Amino acid sequence: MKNTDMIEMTPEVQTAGVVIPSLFERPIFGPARIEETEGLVEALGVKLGFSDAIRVRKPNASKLFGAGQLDIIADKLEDNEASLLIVDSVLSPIQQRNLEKHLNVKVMDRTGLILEIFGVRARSAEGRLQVEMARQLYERSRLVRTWTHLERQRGGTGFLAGPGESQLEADRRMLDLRIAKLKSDLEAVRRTRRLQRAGRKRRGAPIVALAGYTNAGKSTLFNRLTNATVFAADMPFATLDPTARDVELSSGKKISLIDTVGFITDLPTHLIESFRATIEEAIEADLLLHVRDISHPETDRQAWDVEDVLRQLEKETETERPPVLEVWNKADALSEDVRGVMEATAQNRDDVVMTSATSGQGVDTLLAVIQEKIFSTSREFEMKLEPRMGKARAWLHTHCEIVSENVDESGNIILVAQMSARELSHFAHEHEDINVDEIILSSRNIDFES
Ligand SMILES: Nc1nc2c(ncn2[C@@H]2O[C@H](COP(=O)(O)OP(=O)(O)OP(=O)(O)O)[C@@H](O)[C@H]2O)c(=O)[nH]1
Ligand SMILES: [Mg+2]
Repeated sequence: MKNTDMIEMTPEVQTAGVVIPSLFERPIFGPARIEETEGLVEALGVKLGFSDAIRVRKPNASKLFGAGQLDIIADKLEDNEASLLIVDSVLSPIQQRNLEKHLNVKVMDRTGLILEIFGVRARSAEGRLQVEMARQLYERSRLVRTWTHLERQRGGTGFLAGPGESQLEADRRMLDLRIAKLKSDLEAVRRTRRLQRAGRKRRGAPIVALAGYTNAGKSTLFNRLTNATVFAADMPFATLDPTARDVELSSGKKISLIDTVGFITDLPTHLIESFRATIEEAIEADLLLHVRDISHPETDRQAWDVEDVLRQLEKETETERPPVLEVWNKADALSEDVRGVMEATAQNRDDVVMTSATSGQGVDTLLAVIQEKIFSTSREFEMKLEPRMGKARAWLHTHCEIVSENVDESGNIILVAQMSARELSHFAHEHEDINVDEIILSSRNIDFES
């Protein structure tokens, strides 16, 4: 079946028109949202013909827009010689098809658009696999019984219709097979990532992940902190694949810093599901830097949307997020007055650091706070493991730095492991048959070895 006709089209697409519908009585979208959508279109590599925010009071089930609105859109498409219409909202498969027929152009909704950009951006084998999976899931969710499917039903109509499998069911089955294969391939990717993480942990370098809304400056900050040159650009989804580099703090201790894919409002759930291996880097870190573009007019809404994705991830992976440090980036882009107010707020909070990744302002403070957050919380735990606790012992060896290990006269293992509070609670969570308080003999503050 044809599953990526959006993709096949893209090279021919010259100009796109964009409409941003605000549904019901919601306030019409302002310049910030329009600019974001325009950025997405630019990221797709097509020319922007026009972009309009329009109010849709009563969404039309078959075409979303009313007849008058459709006439206006048709005119604009024609004036701009556009061959693609992007509707920055959710379209049902039927609405999409009807709009395409009515307007005689290719039509894409927000999810389709974001998937498409990810497709263009994916470079690594892993990235491509993740995008492919997201796309198949998207297609699967959009398989509906439409006239095409009825027409293609095998053996005509009536109860003598042959094997009884409609084209729709055949399509579904094919997609399901493909999705199952991709799932297992991606599971392999996740395993590899888990091993890499465990490796990094064994080396003793705590993991600090940069996460946040797309275009907030994560990669720019990453480059500044690591002297790396990962791709950073004024466009959404510049980064798809996570990159890790060691950073030496002023104390000589090392952390492993990870740059990750950015989030966006209404990030398609299929993408979250597919990019799980990548996004998991953030939730599995020892410290999460939530990088925010504090100069953005909708910075608070962006922060909420990031929060949403994190909450969803926590639920799905049954993992609690690590401590979060908010990085209020792009401080240089604020007016002096606002900057003063923000700075005062940041100084009063121990979970906020203000930076400018481009000028370097605040970066030393950030490093100092990272140092404090991470290295003051790791402790050495001396534990007594009974012989039956082999699984717990294996877990500790995989996840923690083991300082020493001995066997006492009764065959119990006396083990000293370095753990953060977070790892300890993770350990307790994974081993509910063990009373962690009982097996801990002693604990003391330590320093990580670099
Ligand atoms: N003025 C200003 N611009 C910045 C700052 N940090 C980053 N930028 C700019 O913001 C844009 C996006 O930066 P990136 O580092 O690519 O952002 P990102 O968060 O990695 O974005 P994605 O990978 O797309 O999620 C680039 O044009 C940067 O030059 C800053 O502190 N001040
Ligand atoms: Mg980036």
